Amino acid sequence: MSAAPSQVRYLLRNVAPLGADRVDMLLAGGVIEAFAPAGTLWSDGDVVVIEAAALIALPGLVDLHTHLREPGREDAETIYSGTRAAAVGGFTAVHAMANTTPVQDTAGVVEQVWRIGTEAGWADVHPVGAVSVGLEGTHLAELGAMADSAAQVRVFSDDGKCVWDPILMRRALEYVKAFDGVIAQHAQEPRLTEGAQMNEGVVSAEIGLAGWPAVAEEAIIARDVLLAEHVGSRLHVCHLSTAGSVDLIRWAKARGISVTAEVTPHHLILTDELARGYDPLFKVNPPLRTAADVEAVREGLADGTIDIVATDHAPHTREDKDCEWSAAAFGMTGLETALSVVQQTMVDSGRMTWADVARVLSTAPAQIGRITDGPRPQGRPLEVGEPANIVLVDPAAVRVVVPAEQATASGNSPFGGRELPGQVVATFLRGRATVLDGVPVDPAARHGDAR
Ligand SMILES: NC(=O)N[C@@H](CC(=O)O)C(=O)O
Ligand SMILES: [Zn+2]
Ligand SMILES: [Zn+2]
Repeated sequence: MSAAPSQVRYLLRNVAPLGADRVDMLLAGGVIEAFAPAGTLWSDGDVVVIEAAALIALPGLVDLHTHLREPGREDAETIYSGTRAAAVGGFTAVHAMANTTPVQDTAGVVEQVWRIGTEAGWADVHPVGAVSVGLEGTHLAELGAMADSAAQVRVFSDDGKCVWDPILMRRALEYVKAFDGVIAQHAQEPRLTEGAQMNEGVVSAEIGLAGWPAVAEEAIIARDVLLAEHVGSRLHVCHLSTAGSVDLIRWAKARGISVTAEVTPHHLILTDELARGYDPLFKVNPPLRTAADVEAVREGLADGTIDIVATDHAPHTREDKDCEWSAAAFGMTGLETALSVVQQTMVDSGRMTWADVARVLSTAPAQIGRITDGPRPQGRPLEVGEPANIVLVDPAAVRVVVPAEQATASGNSPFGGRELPGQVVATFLRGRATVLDGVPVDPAARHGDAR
């Protein structure tokens, strides 16, 4: 990496860290340089002052589950466009899923993704390594080489596919213990979901689409928490979506099993009723479930059973989405709406505080990905001397989502036309603004005044 360019300094005046008491905060030299009671820090001329009396400061958000599509599907998203969308959503780090072409199953491919992400400069990119060669579920990929590579991979997943073979899953769990890695499982029993198009239930029966039973997710989670207990290793459950899955995680944690779980923003707010219009924007894996499941995942997130919110940002081209339901790809975008959905479902409803939001969208995902220490720490507390990875949110703002105006290269947001609360006003990556006044700031313009 090149030497740090001389950076603009920012004075955030009257800002509320984690929604608590207001302070003045000075960002300089890539870190939080000073913290003082509101109204006591004054600019000395060469500081950009941000009047933040209406804003909340959170640690830069960390996504444990992003699909950036590069290499291979740059027509849907690139590392550049995907991380720009991340910055707009308030993220300063993303974990890039392994289901690219070629698959991220070697040190060479993960290093390439890591390097392109670093050069793009919008957010730290931490490649996820594949568990199996080619995501084929038969041979273990070179996990150790990916861990030892420049990308220092700690999260491994065949996401998009389930690591179904219990022997392979066991070996993977055993292998990653050596470097404190974690296996992130896409829990989907393949035989129980053959040809499945949506959640199995009343709606699937009424509209005649093949259903996907909750037990297909729960059976794998049950097996894997027991395997994790047996092996004494870390398991992470991707995009948990059913009430039964929440119960299983609650049980496993009470038993002392080292398991963490994520829920996506869309599973916190959308239900399978949306499939009635046969609009493939609502086709996703795992499928949107029932209102009772939505209530259960909200409760699980509020009580800490579910550790984090992860976007599962899954961009797809128009050709792959603008077709008949059964032919369409699974997946929806999410980086630019995640924080708003969490605000609406969890904060505005009184179930969580902004400090809780910082935990589920920054601190905890950074801890699971083991990126709180090392060369580019993330998910750190907002304290003097810590890296200035910060997002400023205006919680009183209301916006209508317009997919065509988003920073992602794909238009498959399920929230188009919907009004959502909250707006990311600014994002700082180690003291450099990647978003200002809600607008992305091209990192290529980093020398001199970014505006
Ligand atoms: N979530 C999805 O519906 N799709 C993801 C794969 C995945 O997360 O399982 C994708 O890569 O498109
Ligand atoms: Zn998945
Ligand atoms: Zn995914």
